[in-house]
Amino acid sequence: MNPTFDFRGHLRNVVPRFLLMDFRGPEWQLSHDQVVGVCVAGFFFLVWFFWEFYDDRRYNVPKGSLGWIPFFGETLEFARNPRDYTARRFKKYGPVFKGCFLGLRAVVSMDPEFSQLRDVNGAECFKITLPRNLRAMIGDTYNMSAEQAGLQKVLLGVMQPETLKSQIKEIEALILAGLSQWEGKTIGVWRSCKKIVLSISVYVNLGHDPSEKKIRDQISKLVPIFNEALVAPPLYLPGTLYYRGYQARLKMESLLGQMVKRRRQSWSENILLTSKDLLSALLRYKTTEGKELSLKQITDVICISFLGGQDTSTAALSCTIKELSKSALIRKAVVAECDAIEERRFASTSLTMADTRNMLYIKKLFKEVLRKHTIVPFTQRQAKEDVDINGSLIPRGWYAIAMLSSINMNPKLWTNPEVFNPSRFDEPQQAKVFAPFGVGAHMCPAKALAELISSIFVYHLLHKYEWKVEGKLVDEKLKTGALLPIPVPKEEIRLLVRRRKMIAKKQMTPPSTFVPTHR
Ligand code: HEM
Repeated sequence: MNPTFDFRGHLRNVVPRFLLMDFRGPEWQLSHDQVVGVCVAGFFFLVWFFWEFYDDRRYNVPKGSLGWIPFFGETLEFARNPRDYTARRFKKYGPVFKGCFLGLRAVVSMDPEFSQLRDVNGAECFKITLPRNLRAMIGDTYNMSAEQAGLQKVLLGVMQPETLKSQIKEIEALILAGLSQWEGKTIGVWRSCKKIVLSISVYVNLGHDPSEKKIRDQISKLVPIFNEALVAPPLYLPGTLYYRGYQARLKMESLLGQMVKRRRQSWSENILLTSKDLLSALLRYKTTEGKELSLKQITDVICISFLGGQDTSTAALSCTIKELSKSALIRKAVVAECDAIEERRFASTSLTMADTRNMLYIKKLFKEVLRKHTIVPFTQRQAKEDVDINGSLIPRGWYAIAMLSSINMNPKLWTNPEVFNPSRFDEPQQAKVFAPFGVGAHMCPAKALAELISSIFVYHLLHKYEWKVEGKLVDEKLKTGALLPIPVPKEEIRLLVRRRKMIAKKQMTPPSTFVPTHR
């Protein structure tokens, strides 16, 4: 090779022309030595790449396959149907195995103990890694910052049963208002449930001060646009879903800015201190350095709350309606419980927390929906260092994926897992086996709220209304987002809803154990 060859100068010349696809001129013609040099460098690069990519051979990681195609690995097979994928791998390798998805190497587990140990004992060795496009949308205040634990306490405080006690009346009113829109009409289940869930999320996050109604209405319109963008390809070009979502986030920030200013200027200290909504709680929050949160940080947390609560709760309600539509026996048991509670309440005032505590069968129904449909099918964490979980090594940088959907359908843990049977929850479940809201540091802060929404919704739907399914009861597909995939019906399930003809009220208690037969 010519020792005086100016390699940098050559690059400066050829790179811009390469980008313009201009391959004319003698500089593109490589000498024999140069061709050999490029081939040798390419060979060493490939050896290094495969060595790095398949470096698990150097460690004692669980058995499995990273796929033959570097980067893609087993992505297609996993994305097509995560449950089938894990079932096949389970047969071959057991409950813990390795895989590779879009270049991310992971240890996948269907063992309930694994996810418990990962999130409880090893929590500080793992982090939640969000893709860059998602971080641009929801920011990194919640998941990335040192404030995560403090902010999670704020969310927990807003959504804990004690706080919800004083909000149950409004939550019930919002559900009743939503359901009254269904009366005498054919409705699309997903869309109609989503409206109800959105109204409750807006109330829980932003409160119900009448003077802020206009701003809240504007934010309500932006939330669905923002949420859709989170599952869209990250193309920041005018007209794309991602672009519209990002613009919605910016508008939301400016509207929240108006609310923050109003509250700080015109709300008395007492109102700000006693308000139960998330925005007020964030305004009261002091960071570890004793500072107030900035508007961007407040928007980040409100956005993550909207994101966490929308599709999850909608999917739970939609799957509940589907299961109730399938089984007359389960419907009858729920109606019996509603009628019995209603009789005791004399249908006078709003529901109380004590009333919801008596909704024992409805609670089991909710749990069974969360088991059979696993609203959040899997959760991921990235190892900050080499971590050993029960003898399975997760090397630094690898992901640990807990397949909640496979745990929930494991015949060794559940009798007849394919059968929808709320009475299986007559016996208390071990938290280790059944954890639909996760465990440990990143457990869902809205468990109590999600349960409350479901209980009140099912109670009023079955006590006041009857319905007929128009068309088919379609199955769900996973709406894969950048964060959590959610089961969404393949097409809208349509219901014709009418007021229930009040039959003579009978004191009936639901049967304690039965295996329903589907109609
Ligand atoms: C049926 C309804 C719901 C289910 C099944 C559910 C499930 C979950 C699960 C499994 C996680 C943990 C994810 C992980 O470990 O990576 C989670 C996290 C979260 N959920 Fe929920 N959720 C529901 C409703 C809600 C609602 C209504 C809200 C808010 C209003 C909410 C807000 C959040 C937030 C903010 C997180 C992140 C917690 C953290 O990373 O510290 N969820 N949820």
